[in-house]
Amino acid sequence: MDCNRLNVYFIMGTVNCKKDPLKTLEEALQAGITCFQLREKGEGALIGAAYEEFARACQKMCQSYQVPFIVNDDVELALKLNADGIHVGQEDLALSTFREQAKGKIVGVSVHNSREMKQAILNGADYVGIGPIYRTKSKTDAKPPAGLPFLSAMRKQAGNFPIVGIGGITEENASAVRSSGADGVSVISVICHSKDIKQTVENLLLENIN
Ligand SMILES: Nc1nc(C(F)(F)F)ncc1COP(=O)(O)OP(=O)(O)O
Ligand SMILES: [Mg+2]
Repeated sequence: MDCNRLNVYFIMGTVNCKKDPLKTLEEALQAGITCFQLREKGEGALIGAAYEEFARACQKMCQSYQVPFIVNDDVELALKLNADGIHVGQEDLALSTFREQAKGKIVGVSVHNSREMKQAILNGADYVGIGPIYRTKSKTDAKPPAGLPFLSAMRKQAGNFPIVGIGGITEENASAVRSSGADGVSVISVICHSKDIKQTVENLLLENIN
């Protein structure tokens, strides 16, 4: 996977948005997010036909901006929609169980220590999500913040394997996450709650990537 794709990796579900989620996604795509993950979970999340319809609408929008459409957790839906990728955590379906069916798709894995990262790479992950770097409000069952030194240590072990930082990342701390070894930053609230999504994404983007 081209690690530049991880530059600004927007993650969103309907429960994260104050305004119309599709309008939020459109504005984020227009502003230049480089990857999108549909993470529809939590109190009030869409289910069934409404969930699939929303997922298809997000996928269509990403396609029109040539931005990868990644589905969180739901391998079955990702395969059904022929999504560009799937993201799984340690409690989700193990990558080894679906890597065959997901040939050609981007697969990301959340990791919290070097053993998990090693295993993800061995299992054929295309990138790993490392965090939460800072305290996050977007994930009720998040682990305690791991911090930048942890991220740097994981970068040392990973060589140039694609790594995206996640958890409490804002316009203010994004560059510190990058300089600690992340190829990109993954965000939810900073975009979902932004009054000026265009400006927010621009502030997050690492410009002049080769
Ligand atoms: N969804 C995620 N996306 C990333 C990404 F790398 F894409 F930034 N990293 C980490 C997570 C967290 O994944 P997980 O631990 O399964 O929890 P949840 O399913 O609640 O998100
Ligand atoms: Mg998960």
